[in-house]
Amino acid sequence: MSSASKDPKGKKWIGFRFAISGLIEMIRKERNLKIHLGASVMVVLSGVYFSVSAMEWAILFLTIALVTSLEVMNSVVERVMDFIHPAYHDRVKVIKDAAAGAVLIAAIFAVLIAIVIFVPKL
Ligand SMILES: Nc1ncnc2c1ncn2[C@@H]1O[C@H](COP(=O)(O)OP(=O)(O)OP(=O)(O)O)[C@@H](O)[C@H]1O
Repeated sequence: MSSASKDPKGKKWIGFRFAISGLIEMIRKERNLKIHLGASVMVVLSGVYFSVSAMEWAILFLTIALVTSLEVMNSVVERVMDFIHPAYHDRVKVIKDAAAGAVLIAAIFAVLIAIVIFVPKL
């Protein structure tokens, strides 16, 4: 029996630590992710200030998770492409632009959700 199967809980915690260290690396190096996290903090503070309902919190948390995780994946796509093809290439452009487009879609709808939730409370 391997040490991993003897200690499945310990293995899970090691995986969790890798995930956290990946996130810390992304937060340190990716300016756009810092901007999204800053906006997320503002949204949470606004939610507290305006005493949003449980359903509104659920929608806001889902939106924050969607935008920030898509931003992380966008950065991953950029790094993978830079690693496998550092030189300029039209296909790299299409791939990177599409990944950025996914973030843009989520960010546009995040703004719409913020308007729907917060504007009536002003
Ligand atoms: N190797 C490449 N070949 C073709 N186009 C590229 C290449 N590298 C970057 N680009 C173009 O530059 C844009 C920005 O890519 P870059 O990897 O520099 O990301 P960035 O500066 O972190 O920007 P952001 O995170 O805001 O998308 C891409 O969306 C793409 O249009």
